[in-house]
Amino acid sequence: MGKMLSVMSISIDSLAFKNVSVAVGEQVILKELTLTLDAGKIYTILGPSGTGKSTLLRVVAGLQNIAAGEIELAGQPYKASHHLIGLVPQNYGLLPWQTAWQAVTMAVKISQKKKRLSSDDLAEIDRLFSAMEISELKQAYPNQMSGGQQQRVSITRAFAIKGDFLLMDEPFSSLDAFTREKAQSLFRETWQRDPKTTLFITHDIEEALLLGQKIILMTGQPGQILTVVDNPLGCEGELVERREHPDFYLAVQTLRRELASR
Ligand SMILES: Nc1ncnc2c1ncn2[C@@H]1O[C@H](COP(=O)(O)OP(=O)(O)OP(=O)(O)O)[C@@H](O)[C@H]1O
Repeated sequence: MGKMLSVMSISIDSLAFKNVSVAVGEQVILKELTLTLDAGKIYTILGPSGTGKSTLLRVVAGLQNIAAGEIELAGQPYKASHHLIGLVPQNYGLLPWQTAWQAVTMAVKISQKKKRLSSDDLAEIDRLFSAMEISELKQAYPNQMSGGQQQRVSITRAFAIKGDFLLMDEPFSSLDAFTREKAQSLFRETWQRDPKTTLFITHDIEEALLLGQKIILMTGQPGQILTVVDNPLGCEGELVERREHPDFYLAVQTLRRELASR
C-alpha cells in the first residue's frame, strides 16, 4: 500500500523515498523503503521497537546517510543541509551549558541567520515558553530540569525555528497525561498556523490517530513500511472532538490488531 500511495501522490513538493536502504556497518536497518510524504501533512509513525523509526527521522534530518536508493524533494535530489529542520530527538538534544532560553533563542538566531532577535521574535518565543508552561525555567540548565521539562524545552525549540520539516521522536513520552494533552493541542495549533511536513513517532496508538493525517506502520528488522493508512477520523476538528468521535476506538482497535499481527 505504501508503494501504491506514492504512485497516486501528485503533490509537487512531496518528499519521495525510492527504495531507500540504510545500513550501519554490516547491519541493514531500513530495507528498500518506498514512501511519499506530501508537503504540509502530519505523518505519525507507529511500529515496534527497533524497526528503524528513529533512523528514518535521522535520514530526513541529514544525520544518517543512506546506503541505497534515492530521496527526492519536488523531483530533485533531497539535501537536508538546504533546509531548516525542527528536530525533537529522543534524548531532547539540549546542551548542558545552555539555559532553556539560550537553547531556544540561539536556535532561532542560527535558523534566521541573525545576530540579534527582533522584539517580535522574542515575543513569539516568549509565547511558546508560556504555552508550554516553562516560563519559570528560562534560566534553568538541563541538569536542573526533569526529563519532561527538558522535553518541553526541546519541543519549544523545534516549534520556534519554524523549519521546513518538523521531526519529532516520541516528543511527549515523558510528559504526564495532563501536560501531554496540552502539548498535543499546542502541537496541533502550531501546525494549523503554519502547516509543515511533520514526521511524528509515537508508541501510543491513540496519539497517532489524534494527531496524524496519515499513519505509517513500520515493521520488521530490517525495518520496512507495512502500510500507510489514511486516518479514518480525517484531519479536522478539535482534539477533544476527535477523542469523542464515534469511530475513534474502532480505529484504535483496528490499528492495534494490525500491529499485533506482525
Ligand atoms: N548508530 C547505530 N549503530 C548501530 N546500530 C544502530 C545505530 N542506529 C540504529 N541502530 C540499530 O538500528 C535498529 C533500529 O533503530 P531505531 O532507533 O531506528 O529504531 P526505532 O524503531 O526508532 O526503535 P525505538 O522504538 O526503540 O526507539 C536497532 O536495531 C538499532 O540497534
